[in-house]
Amino acid sequence: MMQQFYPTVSHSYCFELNKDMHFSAAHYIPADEAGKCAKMHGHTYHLNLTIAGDQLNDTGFLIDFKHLKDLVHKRYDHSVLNDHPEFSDTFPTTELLARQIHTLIQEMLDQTDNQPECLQVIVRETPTSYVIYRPKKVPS
Ligand SMILES: Nc1nc2c(c(=O)[nH]1)N=C([C@H](O)[C@H](O)COP(=O)(O)OP(=O)(O)OP(=O)(O)O)CN2
Ligand SMILES: [Zn+2]
Repeated sequence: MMQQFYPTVSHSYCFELNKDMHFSAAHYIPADEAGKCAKMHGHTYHLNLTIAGDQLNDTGFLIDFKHLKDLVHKRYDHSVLNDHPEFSDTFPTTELLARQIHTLIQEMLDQTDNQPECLQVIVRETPTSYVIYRPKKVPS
């Protein structure tokens, strides 16, 4: 279960938040390599997000847990991932979905005053398959 698996990401922030969630979606990977996954099928995707920062907002949150779930759910729950514009030129693989969820979350975090950072996104597609996405540090 995702709830029992938390790979750590090293950082020097004071606060770290983790949010688990899941959503249901269908997808297909129209590539010869994908075999049976070329046909439309569904998953209950399990996610774990790691968000960190040094500053809290006025409420004392890095970010409201609910905002994180709402953002992902409103976009992907009970949808066909291939239908989303971000997958119009690519296939909704677990890897690309993890990276896309990172983009979605970080864009929201960038609009907050306290500026937390999404350090890690884990997407579990099946009981035996998951991907970890960690953004590269941009040298300052
Ligand atoms: N690197 C990736 N490989 C595969 C992806 C992917 O997103 N990234 N996706 C698929 C399929 O979508 C499939 O739904 C998941 O595949 P798999 O883990 O092989 O599912 P099984 O239940 O058949 O696996 P078991 O080993 O029998 O548990 C395929 N590959
Ligand atoms: Zn699949």
